[in-house]
Amino acid sequence: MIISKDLFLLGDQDYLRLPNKDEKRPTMLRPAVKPQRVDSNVVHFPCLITDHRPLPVHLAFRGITVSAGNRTILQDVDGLVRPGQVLAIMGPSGCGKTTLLNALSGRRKLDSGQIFLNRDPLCKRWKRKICYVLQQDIFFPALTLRQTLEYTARLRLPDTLSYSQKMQYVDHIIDVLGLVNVQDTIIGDYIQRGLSGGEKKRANIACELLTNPSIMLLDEPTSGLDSHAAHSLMTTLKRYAVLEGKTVVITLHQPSSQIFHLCDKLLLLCNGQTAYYGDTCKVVDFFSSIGLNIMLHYNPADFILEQVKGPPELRQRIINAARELRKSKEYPMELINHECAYITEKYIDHTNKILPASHGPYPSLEQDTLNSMEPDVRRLWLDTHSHASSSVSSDTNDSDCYFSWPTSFWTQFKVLSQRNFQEARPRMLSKLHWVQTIGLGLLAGLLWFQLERKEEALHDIQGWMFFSTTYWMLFAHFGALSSFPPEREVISKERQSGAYRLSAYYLAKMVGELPLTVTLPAVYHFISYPMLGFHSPTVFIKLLGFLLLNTIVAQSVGFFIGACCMDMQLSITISALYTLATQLFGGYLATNIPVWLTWMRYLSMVHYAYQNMQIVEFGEEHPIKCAEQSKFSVCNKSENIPMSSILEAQGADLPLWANTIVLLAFLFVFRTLGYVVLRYFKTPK
Ligand SMILES: Nc1ncnc2c1ncn2[C@@H]1O[C@H](COP(=O)(O)OP(=O)(O)OP(=O)(O)O)[C@@H](O)[C@H]1O
Repeated sequence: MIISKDLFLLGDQDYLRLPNKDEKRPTMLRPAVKPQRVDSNVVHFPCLITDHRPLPVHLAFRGITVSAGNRTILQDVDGLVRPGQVLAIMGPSGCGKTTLLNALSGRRKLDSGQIFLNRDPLCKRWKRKICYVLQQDIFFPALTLRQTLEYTARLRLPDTLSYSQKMQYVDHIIDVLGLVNVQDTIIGDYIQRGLSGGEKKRANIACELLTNPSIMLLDEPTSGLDSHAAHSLMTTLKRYAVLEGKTVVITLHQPSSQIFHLCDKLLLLCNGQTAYYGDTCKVVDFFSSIGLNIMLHYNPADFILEQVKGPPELRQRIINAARELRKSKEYPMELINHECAYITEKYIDHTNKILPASHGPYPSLEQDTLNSMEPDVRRLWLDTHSHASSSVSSDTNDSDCYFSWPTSFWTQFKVLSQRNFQEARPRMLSKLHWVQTIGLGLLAGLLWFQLERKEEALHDIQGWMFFSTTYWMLFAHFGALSSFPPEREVISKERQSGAYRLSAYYLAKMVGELPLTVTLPAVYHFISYPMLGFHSPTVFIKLLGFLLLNTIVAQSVGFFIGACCMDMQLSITISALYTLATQLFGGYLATNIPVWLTWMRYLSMVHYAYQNMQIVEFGEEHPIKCAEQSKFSVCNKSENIPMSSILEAQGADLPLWANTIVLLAFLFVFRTLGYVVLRYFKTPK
């Protein structure tokens, strides 16, 4: 893969070369790749790509029609872009540019129309090879740019590459995109400032460039950039397309004339219909042919946009003329002839090698012919041939396409666990949370300080237990609930690009956050329980175990509700209802529950943890002494209140092991349900 640094930084005459795969990287702590002058005016990406060089891709789409409800957003839109070309999609705001990109990337269902990549209809395998740079820059705000790129490289570059090769690649991308000075800056968000808008945009492109895609779809990559940066970026993309044989589709809002002329092909949209499709350099002639002449020195991009924003009659005239243009000889055959598989017609790659025409939609070639092909062309042929579907429809049925993940389950799990830990740590173990936990631990300890083990203090001991279980239940539950929505967008983006398995992500989330989930309740327990009256290390450990188990169960329920509800308000309402009911039926606030409502107790997770804590605390070793006027009948014949009598008074009947099994079942069921919801009901759109 070849790319020049000055593609991104105009005027910079320094060229870079990455060391070969075999060259050792001196240290992994800092980018070790220092710019070196080389004879060539190009920069080589690590040779890692040579074995996995992606195929050049022809993208053709015909008769694309998309609607939302009763409204037609796109109507009969055609286009073709070859390797090495940049297709610009332009049009007024709301004309359907983003919708078209979504359709081309397979994220938006078509009402009708066909999309072909080489000879294949768009399918899951292709969808995941398409790099789509979204209009919004979606990242984890707390991670630095470098961390973000490193995790992306580790997840999306194949396992056949070593860690150091992947890091070399990251170094180089950072360097090429001129992001060296900000690589340790956090991405940031509206609360915590980090990268600037332009830097975020470049970071977004860098993440996608890492995978060396064949086809890039970019939604308004120049928006928010100053004119120099916008031009620099477009020059980069153009040269990247030409040198690497990449297929680039880009939406532009109001480009300068310089940027406009960097695009080979133009698709102009007007109210979701094609107002022009063809060579960019011929658009002015097209408008002249229908009597719309551009003024001297006027930016053609501004001119054509003004025309398609004109009165309805004018717009219709342009659309009609664009329809007529489809009948001209110059209109690509691939977009006219349904049977024409353009790859068999002729293929011109970026090195201008021509593959001879063949007959029929999927002809087989002689071995000699295959051998005589350029390696790129042969691979393209073999690849598309082997995957040719028996149908030429662009039905996006995924089952007929094979897709393999870039990395193994284990790699994904490992990297995602680390990322999850790193991303969640500042959120879950913030200074505020430490202060809150230590403060609350001390407060609880002081309130229930050195309670004597007698009946008069029984209610207070139970109060500490119930307060501890419910507080950490609420903390973990609402923490999990609020961690999902900000994360959902990033995960959705990554899942759509086929970066990793959902199962790896889900398991990593559970495992990566586990140490963070249990840290604060453990600290609280270490502070408050000894203040309450430490009488046995075994009891101390067992109580801690049930407190933590209860916290993890509550987190699972939070994950599940967070996964089900896109609407934060709704998930808070459901959670508030559930957690309050859980407390009411926990066994402390209400002991005389009406018979017809007793079943509710079995849905309360706090109930089980609270019961188990009592079983442990009031066991045989350190009994509770009866009061002089005891409410327990057993005190008539005994000095101490047995644990069974304390539990009986609350109507609790399950032994320790049964309570534990129910808690574990809660954990398993809600975690599994959370996965099922994400897997089958909340697939990224
Ligand atoms: N899911 C949807 N439901 C209803 N309307 C939609 C939906 N998606 C898009 N639209 C509408 O379709 C039209 C085209 O939207 P799109 O985002 O593609 O426009 P655009 O050309 O990219 O606009 P901009 O340049 O402002 O980003 C808009 O009017 C939008 O409101």
